Amino acid sequence: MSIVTATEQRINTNERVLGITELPTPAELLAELPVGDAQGYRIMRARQEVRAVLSGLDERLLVIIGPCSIHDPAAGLEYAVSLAAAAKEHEGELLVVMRSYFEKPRTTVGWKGLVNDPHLDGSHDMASGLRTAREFMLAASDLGLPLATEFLEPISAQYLSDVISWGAIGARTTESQTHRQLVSGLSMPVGFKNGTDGSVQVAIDACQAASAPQSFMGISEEGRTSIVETAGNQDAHLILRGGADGPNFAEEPVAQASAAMESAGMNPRVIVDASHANSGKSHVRQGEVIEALAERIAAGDHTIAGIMAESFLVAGAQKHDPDLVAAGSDVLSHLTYGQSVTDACMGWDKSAELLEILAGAVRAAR
Ligand SMILES: O=C[C@H](O)[C@H](O)COP(=O)(O)O
Ligand SMILES: C=C(OP(=O)(O)O)C(=O)O
Repeated sequence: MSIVTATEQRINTNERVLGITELPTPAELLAELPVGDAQGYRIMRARQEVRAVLSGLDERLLVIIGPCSIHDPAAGLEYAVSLAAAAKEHEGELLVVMRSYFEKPRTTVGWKGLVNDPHLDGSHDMASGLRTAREFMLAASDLGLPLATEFLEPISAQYLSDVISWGAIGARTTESQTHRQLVSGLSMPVGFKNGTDGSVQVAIDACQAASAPQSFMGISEEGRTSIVETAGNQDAHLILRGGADGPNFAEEPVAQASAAMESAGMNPRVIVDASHANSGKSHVRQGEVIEALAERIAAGDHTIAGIMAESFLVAGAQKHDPDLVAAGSDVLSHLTYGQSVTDACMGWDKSAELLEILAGAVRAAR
C-alpha cells in the first residue's frame, strides 16, 4: 500500500474561484500618482474643517454633493470645475465637499463602480479602475475641492484614502464589523448611514465600534496581508438616509436620532442625506427635501451639521447594463454625457440654485 503525502495529493478544494489576478500594490500606485505637498496640506486642512463643522465649532453647513457615481472622469471633472466655483462663492456659509464615488454597493447585482469595472463592459480591469479613480481625485483636489467617498472594498482604501477628506459607510455595510474596523483606522471623519431597513441603532453601534481601537487583518502598503492596529476614529458620526419604512429627515426622527447618539456618547449633530430613501430616489423630490431642511436650518436647527445630495451635469439617470455591452464597443458614446448611470441626480442648474438657498439659510440662522 503506497502512502500519499499531503503535498503529492494537491487536491484543489477551491471549487468556485475562477481566477486570481494580482494588482499593483498600494505603494506602487501611490508612488506613480503621489499626493503633492500642497495637496496633502489642503486635504488635511479640509479634514480639520469638516471636524470643526461636525462639532459645531465652525458654524458653516457641511454640504456633500456630487454624482451618485462617476462613470466618466471627463464629465466628473467638468462638474468639479462648476462645483469648485460655487464652493468658493459660498465658502463663508458652506463647506462644500464633492462626492467622488467610485465604488457602488448594489442591492442585488449591477455595475459596481469605476474601480471595479472602469470600462463599463464587465471586463473588471481594476488596476486601471484604481489608477483612473486616483487620477481623478488628484485632479479634482487640484481645483481646491475637498473630496468625499464611500469606502466599500476594505482593500481599496489603501489605494485612495489619502486623498479623501470625508468618508461614508453605506446603508448596506453599516452593520459590517469589517467596515467598522476599517473606519477605526481612517484619518478623516466618516459618517455611518442608517440601515436600509431604517434602523438607526446599527449606525449608532457602528460609530461606537469605529471610535474604539481595533486590531484586525488588512494589507500593508506593500500588499502583504498584515495585522492592522488602529487608534479609533473619534470623528465617526451619523447619516440619516431614510429606510424601508420611509424618510427620516423630518424634525422628529432627526431629534430622536440625535438624542440617541448623545446617549451613546457620540456626536449628536447629524448629516441628513436628501437622496436615497429620503427622496424615494427621485431627483425632483431631493430638491424638495433640501428646501425643507434649509427652512429648518434658517430657523436655527443645530442638530443638522450637514446635508448630502446627488447631483451631476444632467438631471435624472440612464440605464446601463455592462452585460449588454458588445465586445469592443465605445460604451461612453452610447451614454448621455454627464448623466448618472446609477441613482437619479439633480442637474447642475438646480444644484447651484439649492446651494444658494442653503447658503441663505445659514446666513439667516446667524
Ligand atoms: O447610491 C446608489 C444606490 O442607491 C445603491 O448603490 C444601490 O443601488 P441599487 O439598489 O440600484 O443596486
Ligand atoms: C449607496 C449610497 O447610499 P446608501 O448607502 O444610503 O444607499 C450612496 O450614497 O451612494
